[in-house]
Amino acid sequence: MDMQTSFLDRLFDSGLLIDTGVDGLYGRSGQFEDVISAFERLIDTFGGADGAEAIRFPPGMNRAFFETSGYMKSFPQLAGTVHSFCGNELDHMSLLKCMEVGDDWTKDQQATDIVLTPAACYPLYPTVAKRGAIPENGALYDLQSYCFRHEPSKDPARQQLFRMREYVCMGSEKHVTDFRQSWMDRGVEMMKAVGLDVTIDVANDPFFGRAGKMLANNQRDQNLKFELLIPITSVANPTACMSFNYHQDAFGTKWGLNFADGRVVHTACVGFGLERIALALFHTHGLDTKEWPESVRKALWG
Ligand SMILES: Nc1ncnc2c1ncn2[C@@H]1O[C@H](COP(=O)(O)OP(=O)(O)OP(=O)(O)O)[C@@H](O)[C@H]1O
Ligand SMILES: [Zn+2]
Repeated sequence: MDMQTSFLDRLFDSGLLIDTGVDGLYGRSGQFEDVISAFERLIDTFGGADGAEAIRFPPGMNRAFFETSGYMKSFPQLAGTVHSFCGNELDHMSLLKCMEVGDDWTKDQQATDIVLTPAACYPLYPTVAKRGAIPENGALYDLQSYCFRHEPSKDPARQQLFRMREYVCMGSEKHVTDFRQSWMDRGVEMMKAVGLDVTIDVANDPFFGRAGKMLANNQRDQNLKFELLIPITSVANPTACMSFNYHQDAFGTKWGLNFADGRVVHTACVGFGLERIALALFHTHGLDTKEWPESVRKALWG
């Protein structure tokens, strides 16, 4: 049995994660959720004084905005769309017949106006663009959402529905790159406070296909994405638990995010993978929070 499977089994056995029969789709126990809540409060203590505007979107977003985002160009393999039955009574009868005989009943489902959110910040850009100009001294947002990615796996750190806490910064190049650097420093400090071993490294997104390879190389060469890595299922291949992304003016241009005089804003976002951080804590300190080192418990629960 490989390392990933055995950690997942231990999580199931302890009840921290609850098997649903689908890889990457799990229930969470009260104890697991307590860790996520405590870690989010720790995030608040580090970021709270920055004056970010808190916004919570549900885990589905406007399909039109999703289309504009270009997600299907870069990550078609990860997207999840919401489809529904939109037929009449006759269609309903053939649907039930289809299910009864074990045929594919999903092929007549119609696309709705909703797509599952792939990253917490996706619904934000069109929302902010609609409000008008960005102030000269920038804008800062605090987001959290369940996100969907179609990447079924036995690795408990790679789920299909997981939560991302994000800060998103808009403003001048200097403003948003300073923001990103300050969160890289804070990320290291926070993880140290909860007894986790971290490294930071340059990274790239899993862009689809042969053309995607070029996008990935470009992202890497320009240092547009960094990740904070913590060993969960492997010491040799630690898991990305935070990411620090600088989009240059790409999102500003795409969404029409401008200063009052028309200059396009730059954007950056910092994401915490909340399940991965909880899993790193359980992996490092054991499956029972009562047994965790006193300093770690103090950092999380005071
Ligand atoms: N499938 C997943 N399950 C759990 N957490 C995830 C998953 N994908 C991403 N995350 C978390 O969300 C954060 C922000 O997402 P981001 O798009 O930067 O991830 P990513 O670079 O695609 O991750 P990976 O390279 O591991 O697939 C990641 O740093 C990670 O902590
Ligand atoms: Zn983001």
